[in-house]
Amino acid sequence: MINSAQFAHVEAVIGQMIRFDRPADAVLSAYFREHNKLGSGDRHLIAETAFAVLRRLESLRALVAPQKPSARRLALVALVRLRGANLRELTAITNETERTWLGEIKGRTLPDTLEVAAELPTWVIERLAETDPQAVLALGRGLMEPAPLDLRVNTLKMKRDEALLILNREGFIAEATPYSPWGIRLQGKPALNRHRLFTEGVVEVQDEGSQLLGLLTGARRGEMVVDFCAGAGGKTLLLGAQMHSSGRLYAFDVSEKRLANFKPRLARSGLSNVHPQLIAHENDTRIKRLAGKVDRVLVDAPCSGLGTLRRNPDLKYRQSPESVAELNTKQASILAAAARLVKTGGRLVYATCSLLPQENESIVEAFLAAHPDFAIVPANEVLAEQKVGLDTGAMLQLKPHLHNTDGFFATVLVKQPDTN
Ligand SMILES: C[S@@+](CC[C@H](N)C(=O)[O-])C[C@H]1O[C@@H](n2cnc3c(N)ncnc32)[C@H](O)[C@@H]1O
Repeated sequence: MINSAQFAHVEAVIGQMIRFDRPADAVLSAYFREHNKLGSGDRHLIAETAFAVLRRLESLRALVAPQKPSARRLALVALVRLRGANLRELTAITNETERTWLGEIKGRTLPDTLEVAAELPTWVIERLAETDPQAVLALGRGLMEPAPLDLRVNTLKMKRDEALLILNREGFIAEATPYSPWGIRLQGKPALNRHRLFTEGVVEVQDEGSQLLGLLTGARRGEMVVDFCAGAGGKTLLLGAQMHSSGRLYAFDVSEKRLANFKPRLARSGLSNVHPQLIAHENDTRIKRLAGKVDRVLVDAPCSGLGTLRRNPDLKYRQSPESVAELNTKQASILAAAARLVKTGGRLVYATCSLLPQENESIVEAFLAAHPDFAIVPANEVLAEQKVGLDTGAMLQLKPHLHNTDGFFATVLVKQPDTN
């Protein structure tokens, strides 16, 4: 099941993760860099166990209570309750007192609360759009499922059908994604970073939901387009391909590190129309010269990331009502700054990977109240025009349990002619 050396690693990693002062995946990569002799089997076991603890932390804390939820106790209870370990298998890593305690925990009933059943903290449940407990539960369960591995085909280099054929011929189990015309869903989590389709820029790893945000932006050949919060450029690459590498595509971000991570991806993609630009903040004077000139602006805003809990279960503990309130101020300010760039008739897309109306509809509603020259273009109509059979209403709302994508929100806005 698990030996004492492996358990010591699990305990150490969980101990660092539950401080919630760094992203869990950053904790894990740093730990593996420090312990570079660990084999792939050990790494897999450590990662799986630590992430299982984060995913089921509400239940595990409830089981451990009234004792303090130390890393050791959480790891032991996870082995017993989540991985079905029997006490004999844990002899080498526990003392007798712990085994007696675990024996009692094994049969303990979980408290009947929505927090435990949905594995979501109270503050998140209180802020979701879902108010019916069954709906919260369905969402919470969806967020506990593993995320599929989705790819986007760079159609400047290859058609999706051809990429599918290559992957399936080589033994991958790959199928077209249901909504995105460029998406491929792979079964399992095969490592692809040395595969020629990846190294030659034919495919990029990208959740299908992210790809749909590109569809809503709808960039075209020859246009002037801005990806305002480009980060490591996942969506920039998609927009560049939509533009057939023509026109001008600006990729702004305030993070030098993220833009640096974009560089190799950009090189692989073969795009020649992209201009990455580090900005100090959303009102940076370098942006001003683009005011009123841009055809399409995508604002993939910094957000709580709660829509990505399948991949980042720690976010529900790293975010808080206070951090979300701070993000709201930023989101509103970025959207207002981005709007200044849009030309009359141009499109502004506001998107997040959050599930909270406070970061989504509320931001758009406040923006519209202050900017009567912008109007909503219904997202369902934009998608229907592009033959995507997905109707979540005028604002796009993707949910893991309904769409098998990360949770995403997006609104398409158009700048109307000045009537003054
Ligand atoms: C959701 S992420 C973007 C992900 C990216 N679009 C992608 O597809 O990979 C949000 C990004 O906004 C950036 N950001 C934060 N504040 C910003 C600001 N004031 N102006 C522009 N970008 C900002 C962050 O550095 C982060 O990279």
